[in-house]
Amino acid sequence: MAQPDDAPAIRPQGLLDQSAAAWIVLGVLLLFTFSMWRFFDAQLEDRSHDRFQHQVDNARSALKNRMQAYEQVLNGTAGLFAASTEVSRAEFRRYVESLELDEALPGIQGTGFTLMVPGTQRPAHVAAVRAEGFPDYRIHPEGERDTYSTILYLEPFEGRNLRAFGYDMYSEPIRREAMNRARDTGRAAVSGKVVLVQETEDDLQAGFLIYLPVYRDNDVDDVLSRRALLHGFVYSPFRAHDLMQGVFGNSSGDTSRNTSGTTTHDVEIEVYDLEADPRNLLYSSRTPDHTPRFTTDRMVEFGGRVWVLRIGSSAQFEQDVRHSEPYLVLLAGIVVDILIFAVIYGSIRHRRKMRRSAARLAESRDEFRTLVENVPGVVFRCAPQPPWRILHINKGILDLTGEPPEHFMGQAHSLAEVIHPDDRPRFEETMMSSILGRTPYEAEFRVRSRFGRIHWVSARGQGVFDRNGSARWMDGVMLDITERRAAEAAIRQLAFIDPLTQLPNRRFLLDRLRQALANSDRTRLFGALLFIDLDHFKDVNDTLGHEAGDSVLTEISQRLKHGVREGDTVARLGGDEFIVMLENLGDKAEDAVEKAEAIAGKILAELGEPLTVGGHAVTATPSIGISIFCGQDPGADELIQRADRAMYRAKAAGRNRIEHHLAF
Ligand SMILES: Nc1nc2c(ncn2[C@@H]2O[C@H](COP(=O)(O)OP(=O)(O)OP(=O)(O)O)[C@@H](O)[C@H]2O)c(=O)[nH]1
Repeated sequence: MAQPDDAPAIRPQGLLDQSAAAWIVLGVLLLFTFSMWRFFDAQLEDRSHDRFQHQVDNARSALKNRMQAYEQVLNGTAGLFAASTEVSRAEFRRYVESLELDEALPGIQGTGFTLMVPGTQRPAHVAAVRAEGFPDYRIHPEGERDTYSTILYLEPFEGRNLRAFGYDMYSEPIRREAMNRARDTGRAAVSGKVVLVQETEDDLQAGFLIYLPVYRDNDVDDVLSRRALLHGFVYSPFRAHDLMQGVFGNSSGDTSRNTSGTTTHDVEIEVYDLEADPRNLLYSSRTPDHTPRFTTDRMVEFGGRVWVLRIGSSAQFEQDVRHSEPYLVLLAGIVVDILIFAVIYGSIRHRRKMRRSAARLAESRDEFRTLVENVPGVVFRCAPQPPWRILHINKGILDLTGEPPEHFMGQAHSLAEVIHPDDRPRFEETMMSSILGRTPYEAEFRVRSRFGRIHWVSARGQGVFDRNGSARWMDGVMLDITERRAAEAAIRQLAFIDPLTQLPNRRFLLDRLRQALANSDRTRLFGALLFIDLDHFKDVNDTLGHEAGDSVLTEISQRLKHGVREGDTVARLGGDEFIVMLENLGDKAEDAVEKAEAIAGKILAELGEPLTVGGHAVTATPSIGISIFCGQDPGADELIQRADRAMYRAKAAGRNRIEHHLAF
């Protein structure tokens, strides 16, 4: 059946492109997600770094402030000596105690005064101090030197500090360098890294000292006068670790703020003298095995000395600033990206499936169309009412009608037009009955071609109905059964017609007779059988030959047919035996007998007329036996036998005569 080819074509390249587009979208989304993650991460990293820098600044300020505070203490102590160069040990102690340094500035090891003693005055000086109540006093280390400095006062004068009493700091190069610097500048000077004499084997720490010069006269304007008038130094020794702990707090566990306000758990601090060399390390709060994420070096200049603060972020700090938001953004982003990708990819796959299905459908439709076109016969679909307008029809109709399918689908012809007019009512009745009963239909009818040929067709099919039960159309297949019909007719002919005379044979007669008996039973009208046997027919065969005998039989048949009415039956039982069946002979037996006799008489007369066969005149008189019937009894076979017996009686009585079956 011809239909427009509207099936969508598959474009594999296009689908491939769409798949690639989905992957590209995923790539772009992932790129965007990673960018967002990096952006947030960088933002938080900056904030963390700012916070770290803030802590670094705090630490540096704290150290600087603390050192300035110590300088202030020394300035005050130096002022004590400026007021009176003869400061007694008791005055010094009272003064230092009044400062309450333990409370105000924890970490200071002590506050002291070291007196410069020329080598020549050493014995007198030692004697004077011993006389003061320190009989073991001596300047140490021992040795002859031009100038000594001796720690005369050191408060608190107890514990470790007692070990420093009498110590000549000037004899030690690092201290001497700071002392000379303080002496020449008149300002506080911080020493390099030393080990304080207070140190014991226990808890050995690096140390340093701050010196502030004390002159015998306040009028010291230049280096020479300062050197000439130097009296001694007020100073403070520091155990570096203890001091820094006071400034920075205990970074390993103390999460509170220290006295300087630094949040000590955020940073780890190393303090170096001059440069970041392990040999110069003054202090370290570094945690072993921890590599800080942020590190920075800061210089602190104080008392003519530069310290390097190497500050790193602590593990605690890094723990605090570790934010999960960027990772959540990353994770959520990836999930959303994958979801979007899944939706796009799924949609593409779905479209691909749909296209494949459509292609398969189109393919199978084409195959079906080919199948329908190639089916022997006519496949059609028509409107469900006369004149059965054709909706679809295959090319088989061309063979039947000589018209191409287009003429039918273009509505130039309807189905009714090609059906033989005699068959149309039967066809329409069949179709309407199928529609009403919603049952399959089957009809045989004749179709006329445009060339006048008649084809017998068998149509089978059924209607297609909508939800309301109304027929939408009728589908069907027509097969050309012309040959079958002819074959059937031939078979029927052979089965029921005597081939020589073309009269119904015995089987046909029996069928007709039974039908007649049934009719008679219903109508109660009489009928009769005339059993006719030709007299001495054998002689014809014997004298003129079998063919001549056939001709005689044929001629006799014609005469018999002409001798009866249209509705009466003339049959040949075989040989030279014939039966004439008469119906509707009235409702009285006498009348029926009379009429049967009249017809038998007429036959007797007609057959008695000579006929010419092969130039020979032949006379074939008959002997006729009559049996009358009304209703089913006694049955077809018995009726024939009765007529036969009557016929034999006619033979016996001399032939060429009529006899009745005696009993009725
Ligand atoms: N030519 C021809 N002869 C046939 C045919 N069928 C039967 N016969 C012959 O018809 C003859 C019938 O003979 P019967 O009816 O027995 O005897 P009859 O000679 O007619 O004599 P009666 O019937 O006693 O008067 C036989 O010789 C058959 O061979 C046929 O189809 N054609």
